[in-house]
Amino acid sequence: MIPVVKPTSCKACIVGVPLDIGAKEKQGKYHLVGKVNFRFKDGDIAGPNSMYEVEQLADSYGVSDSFPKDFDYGEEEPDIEDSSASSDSKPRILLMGLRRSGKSSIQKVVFHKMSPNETLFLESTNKIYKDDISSSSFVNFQIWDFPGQVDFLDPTFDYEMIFRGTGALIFVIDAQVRTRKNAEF
Ligand SMILES: Nc1nc2c(ncn2[C@@H]2O[C@H](COP(=O)(O)OP(=O)(O)OP(=O)(O)O)[C@@H](O)[C@H]2O)c(=O)[nH]1
Repeated sequence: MIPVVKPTSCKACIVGVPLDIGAKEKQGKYHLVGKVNFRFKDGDIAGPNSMYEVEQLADSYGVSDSFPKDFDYGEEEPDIEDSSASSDSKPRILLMGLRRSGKSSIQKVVFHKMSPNETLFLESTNKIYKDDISSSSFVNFQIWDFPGQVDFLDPTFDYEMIFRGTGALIFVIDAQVRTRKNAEF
């Protein structure tokens, strides 16, 4: 779990150590992780609280400045470390639909064995939640649970980053909502 913070000193910084990087080989060097270059500050010793500068490659959709502001991809995003090469190349399934239609419930019940009753207490999703599903070498993919209030027509919506590499999109509809007018927005 590597939360992303954005101090003013660099474009984006990642706190924590990308799992696939050895501690010794990286000081002052660039290391390619997914589509992002991580540059370790001189003299910095790798550790759980180390800070690393991140440079976005010219042709990549990197960690910083790529997502709509409303998605709040900031400090608490727990799965942003999914930019590791292995996660990035995993097949991706998108869960989309109106607010309170049941997206997170499906994800929790199907993939995390949550009891359906417990979903009553799920809070509304306010940013894209990325979940690695890798129970075996055959079952190995990512689920992106979207907030219901995403405005797909917003010019800042980075549809290319989101849909590029997507294997499937599940659009969840609440069968009890008879018209869109009655749906909770
Ligand atoms: N009756 C019924 N309620 C459900 C079902 N699935 C989900 N719910 C309830 O619907 C509510 C919203 O579910 P969520 O899974 O949070 O919906 P969501 O689409 O992720 O919502 P947002 O994050 O706001 O977009 C919760 O109180 C769930 O318990 C279902 O199949 N039947």
